[in-house]
Amino acid sequence: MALSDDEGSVEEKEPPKKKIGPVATAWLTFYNIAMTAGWLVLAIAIIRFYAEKGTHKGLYRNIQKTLKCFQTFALLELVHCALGIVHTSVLVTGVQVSSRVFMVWFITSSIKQVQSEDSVLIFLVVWTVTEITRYSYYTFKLLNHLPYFIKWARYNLFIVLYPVGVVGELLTIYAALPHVRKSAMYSLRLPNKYNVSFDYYYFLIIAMCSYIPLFPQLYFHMLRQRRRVLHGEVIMEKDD
Ligand SMILES: CCCCCCCCCCCCC/C=C/C(=O)SCCNC(=O)CCNC(=O)[C@H](O)C(C)(C)COP(=O)(O)OP(=O)(O)OC[C@H]1O[C@@H](n2cnc3c(N)ncnc32)[C@H](O)[C@@H]1OP(=O)(O)O
Repeated sequence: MALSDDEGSVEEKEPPKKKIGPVATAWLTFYNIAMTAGWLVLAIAIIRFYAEKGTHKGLYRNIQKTLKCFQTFALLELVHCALGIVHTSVLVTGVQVSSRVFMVWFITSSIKQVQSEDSVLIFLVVWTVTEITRYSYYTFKLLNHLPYFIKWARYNLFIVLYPVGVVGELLTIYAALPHVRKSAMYSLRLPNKYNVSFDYYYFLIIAMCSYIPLFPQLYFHMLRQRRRVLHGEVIMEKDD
């Protein structure tokens, strides 16, 4: 499966972008400020927990309400793309956001035995750094006061953080597998009145395998955005 913005031919002139109205700008500014604040609250909670307890065991339980809240709100980004108030692909955003929401609700919050894994700490820290940078970038850009170091961080940190985050996520799903198999959670076995069977264990294996084709596309998308924003290359991308 190829995510559809994946064209990447370099042209001389960027086509003019549709300007968004004042209501959309006000909403996006509010949204990005709220999301920056939410992820900052998470960062502070992680640092405080670690400073007080000296371990990450119990951290997830402590922060999960805030994490669920702000990561779930990110589904609004799909609405933003669909309405055309942000110039980005619904498909690329959809894969990114839904995989995160899935990690939070259907893996880490559902399977308590994995919550103390080191891999959970890895993706939590990586997501937090990424999102503080990303939402503050959008906020300052909308306010027309974008400090260069935030722009630099937005389009450089992902080079390392994206693969590290993915490793954290994959290790967490892997650690969840034996618990899912044992409990048969979210699975539907035959016979049942719907005559349908679903095995969450195999679903998770397929989800892990789907990172192989999907992640490189997200990563190369970000590398193209980096070339466009930091080096001024104009990259024509096919619309969804
Ligand atoms: C259902 C089960 C599924 C399971 C299986 C799934 C498999 C999935 C495989 C992949 C898994 C990925 C997992 C993710 C892990 C991590 O996140 S690890 C942590 C590191 N992560 C990152 O660094 C994330 C990088 N990715 C992103 O930033 C985005 O998610 C993105 C969608 C890829 C970004 O793309 P895009 O929005 O196109 O780039 P930008 O350059 O930021 O923005 C483009 C233009 O749009 C404007 N814009 C976007 N959002 C906003 C906003 N909220 N407010 C205002 N404006 C916005 C932005 O300013 C740009 O505008 P222009 O420059 O004017 O074009």
